[in-house]
Amino acid sequence: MNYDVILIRYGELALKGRNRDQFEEALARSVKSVLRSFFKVKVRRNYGRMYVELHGEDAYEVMDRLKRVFGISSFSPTIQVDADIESIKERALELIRQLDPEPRTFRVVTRRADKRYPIPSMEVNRIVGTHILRALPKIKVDVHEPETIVNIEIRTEGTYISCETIAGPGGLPVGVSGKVLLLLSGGIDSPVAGWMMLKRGVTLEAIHFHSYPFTSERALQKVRDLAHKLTKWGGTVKLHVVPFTEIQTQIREKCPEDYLITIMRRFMMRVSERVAANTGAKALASGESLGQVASQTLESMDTINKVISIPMLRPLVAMDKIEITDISRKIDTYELSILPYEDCCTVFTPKNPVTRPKAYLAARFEEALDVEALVNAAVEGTVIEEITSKTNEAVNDLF
Ligand SMILES: Nc1ncnc2c1ncn2[C@@H]1O[C@H](COP(=O)(O)OP(=O)(O)OP(=O)(O)O)[C@@H](O)[C@H]1O
Repeated sequence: MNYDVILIRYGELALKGRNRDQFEEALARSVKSVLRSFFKVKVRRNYGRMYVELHGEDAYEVMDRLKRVFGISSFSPTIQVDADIESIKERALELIRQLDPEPRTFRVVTRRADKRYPIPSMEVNRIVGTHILRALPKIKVDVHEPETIVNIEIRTEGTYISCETIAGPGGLPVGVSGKVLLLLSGGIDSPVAGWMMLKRGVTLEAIHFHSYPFTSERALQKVRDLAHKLTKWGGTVKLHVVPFTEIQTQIREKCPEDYLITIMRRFMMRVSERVAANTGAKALASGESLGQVASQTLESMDTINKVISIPMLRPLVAMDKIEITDISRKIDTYELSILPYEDCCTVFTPKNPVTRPKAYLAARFEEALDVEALVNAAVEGTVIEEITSKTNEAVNDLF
């Protein structure tokens, strides 16, 4: 079938006024961005609908990309037809005929946004329905749970017919919720946390603490590759790479072993808060979930958080490893995450890390360090890399 347009629905009904404008603009930006390698397509907005005019581009390739645009609730490959009832009838039949597998039941739903159209919606339903029933002897009408709905939209700008509705990823368009700085390690969890934040409409930047030569260039490349996976859902991701060796070395030399992880994390927070302020991020996000490892108890989170005032979002906090792994497979980060390269945490594992670290003790141990100078040096040495999506690479059909 040669489709003419992809009709995009985003129905967040609660959106009104300025919010709605912002939502639509951000959505249009995301749609244009994922489709930028399709030179012929045009994106058009009209009263709560968005259309991608295909002008000969392949509908299925375009739809594959749309599956990654947050804010889209569903979309339909659609044909544009002449508004007269004869052509509506014929083209609707043609469309339902080519569905594979052949539907056993259907119903016609007409929306007549153009009230000047002479035939009422119910009448259009009846005429088209009868035509399909006559032409396809095995099909039946089911108004409650049809296998296929033939959608006919009669609008001033054109008449559209579609038979398939494909679910989009939902969520909010990237960019409507402000900016968040994600602490991105090479593990399974933090890329999933980043994806969940993107789904809530944030613009994502990432920060990674790199301890060269304790951690290798390959470990850093893995983090870049993970950030790159996220760009498929969120456009460009800026990656802030923080030199962390000096901080780790000093902590190891001057602080008690059971508090190494706690103090290291407090430094990550301090540096992240400063980088967030520089880059305009209103919150940090991490891949922590409650009770997974020693550093992820409530007491530990509290002691770590005490050194910052910026909110720390933990989208995975109530999820278990199976749920998290499941998402990481779907978003295609799992295989990368399990590559066995060392992370700054893995080269820094004390035998008995404290599970319920006390903030006052951590603060006392840190007196042995020049915290301010170490943080300043790390922030100043931070290198920003722009990770952008490559437009022509194939995307898997993940959902
Ligand atoms: N080197 C790092 N750079 C940036 N963020 C980090 C780094 N190491 C840890 N983090 C952040 O701290 C969180 C908790 O780290 P921990 O090592 O306990 O990870 P985890 O539960 O294995 O998570 P992940 O799978 O994301 O590594 C991570 O999810 C990540 O957000």
